Amino acid sequence: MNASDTIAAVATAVAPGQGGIAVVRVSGPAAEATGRSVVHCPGRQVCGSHRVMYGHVIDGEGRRLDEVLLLLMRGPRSFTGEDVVEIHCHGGVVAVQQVLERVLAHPGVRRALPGEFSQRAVLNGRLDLTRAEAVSELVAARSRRAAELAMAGLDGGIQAKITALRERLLDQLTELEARVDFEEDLPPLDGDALLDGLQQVRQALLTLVADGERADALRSGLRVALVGRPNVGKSSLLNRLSRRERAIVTELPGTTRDLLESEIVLEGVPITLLDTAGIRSTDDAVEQLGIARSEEALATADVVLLVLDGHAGWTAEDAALLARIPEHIPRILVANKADLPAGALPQPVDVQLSALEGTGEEDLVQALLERCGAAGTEGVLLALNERQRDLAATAAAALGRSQEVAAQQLPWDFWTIDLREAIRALGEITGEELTEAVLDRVFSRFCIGK
Ligand SMILES: Nc1nc2c(c(=O)[nH]1)N(C=O)[C@@H](CNc1ccc(C(=O)N[C@@H](CCC(=O)O)C(=O)O)cc1)CN2
Ligand SMILES: Nc1nc2c(ncn2[C@@H]2O[C@H](COP(=O)(O)OP(=O)(O)OP(=O)(O)O)[C@@H](O)[C@H]2O)c(=O)[nH]1
Ligand SMILES: [K+]
Ligand SMILES: [Mg+2]
Repeated sequence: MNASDTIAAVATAVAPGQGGIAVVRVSGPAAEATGRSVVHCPGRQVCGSHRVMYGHVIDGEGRRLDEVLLLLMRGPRSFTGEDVVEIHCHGGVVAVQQVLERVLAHPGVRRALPGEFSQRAVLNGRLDLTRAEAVSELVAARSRRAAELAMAGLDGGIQAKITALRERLLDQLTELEARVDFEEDLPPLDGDALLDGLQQVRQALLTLVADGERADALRSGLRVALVGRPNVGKSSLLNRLSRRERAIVTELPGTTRDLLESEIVLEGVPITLLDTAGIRSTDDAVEQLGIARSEEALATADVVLLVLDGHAGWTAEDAALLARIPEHIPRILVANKADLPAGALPQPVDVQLSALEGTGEEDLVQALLERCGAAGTEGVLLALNERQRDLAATAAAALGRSQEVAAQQLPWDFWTIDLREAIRALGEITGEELTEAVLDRVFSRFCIGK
């Protein structure tokens, strides 16, 4: 990748379809010249930064391809920090591609790689890494909560927190290094205060990691499988939670034969509900295939709702199904048909409800949000992503090691090794320590044009 290249891409939605307007974005040294040569503006040829010009994109023979607006933003006052032009054209798929082709035909201009605009913004100091990642997360957000978390990152919350912790460590490193170099000339170091400080930073990092893990459910959503014996009311419950008649419900056991998905949002958390075939032994070949899928869903879901018939009570088949849920998967025992007289429930259940009448639904939603770690996350606004969490955990581990070194009364310079490692890891979160590998890891996941 060469920073002296000028890059171009369609910045608006690229999936097949039409939008009213589409934007072709160009960034780099040749951006302004490209904009001026591709777009012919009548009369007002002189135009300043952050101003809009009206004109036409013409092809090689001078034919008009589109009527557009041209926006010029001169570096460093632009998103990338370089000269940027945007051509705002009509949104038809063909028109946009023709405009992009005209732009790419200009000398020195090539197609942008995924995330390359944002990468340049980072390299030019316009954005730190956590903000760039937040932009990408905002674009990908599938729910209001996920978008909220991304905005908190975009506003610089993660950067500010990590930078503050890193600076505390840098201060301590300075103190320690001064002792290593000029032991005799300085007052003795307060080892306890230093250790205290390390412990506080370590604790703050561990909290950030845990909060980020909880927030992942909000960001990426959850797969929740409804599993149970035939006729306990799995499909009825799916329909109730989905607020529509998504699945067929009949009084015949074995009605659901295939896996059925329904996307819902519970308190801002995106959830994929999976309705499954009732599990029982059967000679029906089609039903057997459906049951095999149920068992796969049971083993791969993020949360299992084991549905039972509260009227019939707890049965040996329910116990067998409960035993089949892999240990690491959170489960919720739901006794359905609470509108009918209750049968015997020797095994305590988490929620009693009636899919028919809707009673108890709120309890189920709360239990679900709790099991997936999404309950009580309203205040968790600093949600580190996986990359950031790995690095925060690396830093916390390094601080843990320096605490051990202190406990063994080893000399100061032993502490500094781990302290430096922690500082490096935190710097990698915000991009203060940038390497090619970090850039690749972060930006390869962006979409084109971002
Ligand atoms: N048309 C368009 N809309 C967009 C973007 C864009 O690049 N183009 N953005 C891209 O993600 C976002 C907005 N981000 C931007 C960030 C900085 C500047 C910019 O030119 N900043 C200058 C001027 C600020 C000012 O005049 O006060 C600067 O910071 O110096 C522009 C867009 C969302 N909407
Ligand atoms: N009284 C009562 N009946 C219910 C309730 N929920 C479901 N039913 C009835 O139970 C029967 C089976 O419901 P389904 O939703 O098809 O059950 P299922 O678990 O999906 O059944 P299979 O797909 O065959 O495994 C239907 O007649 C429903 O109307 C409930 O809360 N109360
Ligand atoms: K049924
Ligand atoms: Mg069903």
